[in-house]
Amino acid sequence: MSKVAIVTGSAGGLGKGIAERLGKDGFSVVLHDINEALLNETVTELKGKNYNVIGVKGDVSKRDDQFNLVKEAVDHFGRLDVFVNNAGIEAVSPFLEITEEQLNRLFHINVNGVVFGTQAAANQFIKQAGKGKIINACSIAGHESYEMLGTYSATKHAVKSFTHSAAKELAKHQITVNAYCPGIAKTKMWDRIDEEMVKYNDDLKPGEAFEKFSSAIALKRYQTPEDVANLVSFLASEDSDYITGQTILTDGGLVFR
Ligand SMILES: NC(=O)c1ccc[n+]([C@@H]2O[C@H](COP(=O)([O-])OP(=O)(O)OC[C@H]3O[C@@H](n4cnc5c(N)ncnc54)[C@H](O)[C@@H]3O)[C@@H](O)[C@H]2O)c1
Ligand SMILES: CC(=O)[C@H](C)O
Repeated sequence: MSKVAIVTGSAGGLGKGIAERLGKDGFSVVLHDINEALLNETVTELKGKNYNVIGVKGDVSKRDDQFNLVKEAVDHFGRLDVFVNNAGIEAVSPFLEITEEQLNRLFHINVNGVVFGTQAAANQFIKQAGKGKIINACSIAGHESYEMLGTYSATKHAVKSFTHSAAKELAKHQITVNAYCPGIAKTKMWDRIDEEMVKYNDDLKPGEAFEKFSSAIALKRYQTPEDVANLVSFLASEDSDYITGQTILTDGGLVFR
């Protein structure tokens, strides 16, 4: 029986790249997203490449949706081995303009989502007599706090903290909890960040915020979903069995820790 992985927010962007890579690694993969139309498209595309995948629609910020996601995975594939808490959203604004709505929205999805996903996956791993891997989307913004990305950076620092505490508590069940921390990847998320940054700075033209951030990368190229998936593939494999509670940077040399 092949191993089973869930990847949240995998209809597009980094999640889609991770789902495809885990499919290539031999996992049966449950794709999950709030965007049902895009999710169906991606599931059809990956099935067309002969990967063993299904799609489940849901919202990571809703605890019931996360438990339902794990149930659907187990009903369909019989077990669960890896849960990737990938879904996340961004917000761009000066610190003095951060609103209650922005704080609630970002924390609900980026932080509550990771907590609920971890709880749902860990409960299933424990039912299966332990062992399992939880892999969270952190960011360079979980190591540095960026101007205009204050709320987003705070949520990623919280992801780092929950990665540490969950790793400590779940180790007794042989469950590992780690996080990948990407740098600057050209997904829809960065298209939106770039667009918003232009609105707040008359000197910036479209594309320039992305270029400005990318120009500081030591390896001199922006990140692809495949770069991120390489790390997640390792964290999902037995080669990472002795690693837990780590938030690992994959950023081409941008933040040095
Ligand atoms: N793109 C980057 O440069 C970058 C850098 C560091 C970290 N990250 C992190 O990587 C993850 C993926 O980022 P991305 O660039 O692929 O983003 P993206 O916006 O391109 O894709 C995110 C996916 O998540 C889905 N999603 C959003 N809210 C959801 C919800 N409530 N429930 C379920 N699905 C939901 C979206 O529909 C979308 O398909 C995020 O957690 C992000 O913070 C991205
Ligand atoms: C979007 C993200 O996490 C970094 C700032 O690129």
